[in-house]
Amino acid sequence: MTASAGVDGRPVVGVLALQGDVREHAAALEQAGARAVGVRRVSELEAVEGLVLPGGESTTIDKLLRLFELAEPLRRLIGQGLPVFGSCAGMILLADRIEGGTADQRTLGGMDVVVRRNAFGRQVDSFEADLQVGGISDLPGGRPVRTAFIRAPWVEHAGPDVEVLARIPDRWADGSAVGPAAGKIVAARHGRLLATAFHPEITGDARVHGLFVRLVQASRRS
Ligand SMILES: NC(=O)CC[C@H](N)C(=O)O
Repeated sequence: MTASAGVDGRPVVGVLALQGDVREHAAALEQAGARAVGVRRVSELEAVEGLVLPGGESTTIDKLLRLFELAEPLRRLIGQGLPVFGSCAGMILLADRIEGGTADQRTLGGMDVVVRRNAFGRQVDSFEADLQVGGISDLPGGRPVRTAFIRAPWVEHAGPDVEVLARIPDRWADGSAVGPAAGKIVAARHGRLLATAFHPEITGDARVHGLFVRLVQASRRS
């Protein structure tokens, strides 16, 4: 199988299947018009046109990537322009630098961002919110995206080539003040890398996956 093996024209998008909610991502990708395949080996990685890094525990995924000898090939493919979408722990893996990581934790890197792990803290460690997401909610007829945050990171700092797609608002929908998370970046794109601090795969809205599938299709042509 080659990288252009989309027999029916659909882009072939892999979901890293080492840990996390692989099935939900695969379903959202299919809904968004891609052919989704699980990726556990280098041969499978080399056959995809784009890759999703699901949420889970970034320290565990980091260890498994090294154990399965996928870390180096994946770093190389990211360097060569493979489109990758990282959600939550996946966002941590795409960050060039992290805060709050364990001593031996490594990332794949590629996005010029500093990401803080477990940033929302104990009080609000899991919550859902409707967010304005660039490239989605600003389209004609676009609505906010229902997002789920689970012990999520945020982007502490983004470099000049990073496009900010979503921030936490100043107030929640009920009017209460957000506090220290207000204004923090929770979705961003840097070239062909897309990252969200939230999980878009569990709220039944495939538009973030749609944004990624369009990125994969655009990379095919260039
Ligand atoms: N839902 C998630 O992916 C949580 C991420 C997790 N807190 C980590 O640091 O990896």
